[in-house]
Amino acid sequence: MLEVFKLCKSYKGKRAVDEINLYLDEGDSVGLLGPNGAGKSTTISMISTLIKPTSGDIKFNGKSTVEDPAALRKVLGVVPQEIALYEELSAYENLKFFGKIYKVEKRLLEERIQDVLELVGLKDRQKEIVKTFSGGMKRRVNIGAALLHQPKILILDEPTVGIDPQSRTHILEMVRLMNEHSGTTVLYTSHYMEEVEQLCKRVYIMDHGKIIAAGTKAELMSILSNEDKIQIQLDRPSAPFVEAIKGLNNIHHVETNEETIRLITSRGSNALGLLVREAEKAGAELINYQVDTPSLEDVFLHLTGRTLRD
Ligand SMILES: Nc1ncnc2c1ncn2[C@@H]1O[C@H](COP(=O)(O)OP(=O)(O)OP(=O)(O)O)[C@@H](O)[C@H]1O
Repeated sequence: MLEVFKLCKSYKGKRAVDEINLYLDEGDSVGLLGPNGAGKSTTISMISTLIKPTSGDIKFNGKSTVEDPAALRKVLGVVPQEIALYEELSAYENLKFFGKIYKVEKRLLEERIQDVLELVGLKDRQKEIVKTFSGGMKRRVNIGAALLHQPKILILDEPTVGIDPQSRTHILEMVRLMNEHSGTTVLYTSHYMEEVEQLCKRVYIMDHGKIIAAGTKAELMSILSNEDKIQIQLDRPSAPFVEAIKGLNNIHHVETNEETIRLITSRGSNALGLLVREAEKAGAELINYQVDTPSLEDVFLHLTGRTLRD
């Protein structure tokens, strides 16, 4: 349905997006995951036909959208990172305005507005002016605006950043329903791993303008199939212990958070024995040892040496 080939965007000679390839099938739910500045918004702006690529192409049903953006624009709903609403107008009036912008037929508009208000959970509040709404409610009106023309493809750029947990849950559930029940194709960017894990069948992990890994959650997790994620605690803080284990062969990553030390080890490397020995050498005792299943967050850490929020 939508294919991105060797897409690049440079600003003053610096590549914000660097030769990325990705695709969306009809009915897909795809996550674009990466830390701030990875290039997600720039990628989305190019796919949404808002900015032109420096090089590469985006094809919609086999035709270049760089040369001819009209066909894609018709079926696309885009929820940008910044909320763009008229604060002095009510939720209903805002939607009416956006319905006209999106050229929704006049005879359909009233029904669509009510359907969208129902979907975003603001039917009872539709007459209130947006200025009085919480950030999460404004965000829901913003998402509603992108849905009025019943897009086949919905692109959301970090829609849950800085909003209350109730609105966040509502938005995630709404996007899931649109994908699973209405067959809307979804491209969802986030730096919250758990959202992408929850919503998306496939994930692209982006860092420094490049796609560094892609696949289903199971495929991405298999990158760590030979590793264990371990949490330990000592009976006292010990910097020499932490330094010593950082130098060990089978230990790939060590981070400390107050009393807890987290590390990633090669599977089957008898980490427990090693750690007990190193603790003894440092004059400390291991009081807690827990092996966890690695998460997508750990895949990111493994690939980049950083966490998503670094
Ligand atoms: N208009 C612009 N002019 C110059 N540099 C830009 C412009 N837009 C983005 N960049 C740079 O491109 C890089 C990627 O930015 P982008 O906003 O796409 O990242 P992101 O992954 O969406 O991060 P965030 O979640 O913070 O928006 C950053 O280094 C950013 O500073």
